[in-house]
Amino acid sequence: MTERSESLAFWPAPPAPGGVDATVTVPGSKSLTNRALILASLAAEPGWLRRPLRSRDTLLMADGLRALGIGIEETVSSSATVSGAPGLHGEAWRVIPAAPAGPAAVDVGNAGTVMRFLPPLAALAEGPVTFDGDPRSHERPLSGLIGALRALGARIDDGGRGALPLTVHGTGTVDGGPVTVDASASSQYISALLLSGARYNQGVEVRHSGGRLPSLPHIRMTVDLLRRAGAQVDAPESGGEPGVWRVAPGALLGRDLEIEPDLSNAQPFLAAALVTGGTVTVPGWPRRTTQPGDRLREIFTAMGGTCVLDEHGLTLTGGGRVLGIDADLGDVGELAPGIAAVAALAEGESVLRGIGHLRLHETDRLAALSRELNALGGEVTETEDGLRIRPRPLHGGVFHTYQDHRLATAAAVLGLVVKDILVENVATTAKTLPEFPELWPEMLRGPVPAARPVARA
Ligand SMILES: O=C(O)C1=C[C@@H](OP(=O)(O)O)[C@@H](O)[C@H](O)C1
Ligand SMILES: C=C(OP(=O)(O)O)C(=O)O
Repeated sequence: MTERSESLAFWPAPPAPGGVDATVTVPGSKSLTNRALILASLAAEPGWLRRPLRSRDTLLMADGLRALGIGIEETVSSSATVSGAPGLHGEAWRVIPAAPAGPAAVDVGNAGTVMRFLPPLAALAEGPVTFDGDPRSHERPLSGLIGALRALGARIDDGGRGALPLTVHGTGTVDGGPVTVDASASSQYISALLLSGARYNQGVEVRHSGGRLPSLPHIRMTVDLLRRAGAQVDAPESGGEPGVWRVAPGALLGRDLEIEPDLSNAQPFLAAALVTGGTVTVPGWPRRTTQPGDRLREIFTAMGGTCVLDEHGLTLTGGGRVLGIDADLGDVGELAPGIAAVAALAEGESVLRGIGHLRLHETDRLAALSRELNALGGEVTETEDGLRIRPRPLHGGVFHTYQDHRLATAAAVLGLVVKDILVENVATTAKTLPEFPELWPEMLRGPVPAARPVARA
């Protein structure tokens, strides 16, 4: 866990007056936006991202790419273009690729996607590119990726740390070819190498060797977007060798991509329906998607909700009972903090497995969740690869968030039904959902009542 700061503001989590009844429009996916930005930057022609997520993680990615000379323009409509720093407005980003070039300095914040997806692209730049970020970024795993990039021909100076800060000394090209990496600490190593691999001289063949690979849907998302950009990719799920991914060398197409809503960020809103016995609809929920958040339909159904996916989007209705769950969340680790919050409010015990790698996320999520839930009267123990949660009557208090957006949203879910929860630093939700502190009370206000006809005299 990173240092707690008592000086950060405390947000009184609003209690639910009863079953929530709301439609919540969730902004675009972080994982899709940051992959689409990388692929569009490496393309042979300009491309568009429609409804991109604008949050700390994606603005850092856009700024990092701009520092390397890539054009990313904020558009207010498809005909009018506003250049310059992106704000939280506008409907699309137009990406104008350029040969990446240093010298440049990239701030990765605490974004796994930026600290892992950008160095392989920077290896294609001519000139040095330095990477640094929040103190926690120095602790997050990177050594496997650094080793793999070196094996593919990149020169990287990391001062022997195997972590940030580091400098990539690019020469304009990367040999590429076969490489073996232990990606059990983060699936993002594999995604990172594949995303830039088409532009390496020999393409790339990435072989995972090591413990269990987490977050497989995120690797499938990478493969899917690469194929949509015209890359030739062999992957285990399409008949390839298990644990091996190949991207052939070649040009990428500039695409016009509509970014799906972030289904993992939909989680707290759906959880609100579940724990209050209400109903929440998330419009635009895709029928088919590679996002891991789609697993919420199955997980929250097992925990007592009813899910309907139709032309209105995904509607979750709570049944008045919240059930414990025994689940392997290794594929969908980013959902675990929100599931833990619901599990703490359930009727029976839950065991969340396959998520040991969460110790290396924005904070040590297993330690943070058990510590904070226990401080409110819960009974949560860490297992080797997850959490065991025995629901107990919870009481109010401060929920520390350790600069982790998903801890803040998990605390807000608790606050719906546990009085007097104070969420430390709710602004940390800006990592992927800056609108959270406004969207949450808006959800609680429910549907806007239909205007009453004005009585005639
Ligand atoms: O590739 C991605 O977009 C992500 C992959 C996962 O990372 P890990 O495999 O490190 O868990 C996930 O937890 C993260 O939120 C986003
Ligand atoms: C683990 C997460 O993020 P990152 O992309 O920084 O790894 C997350 O969003 O839950």
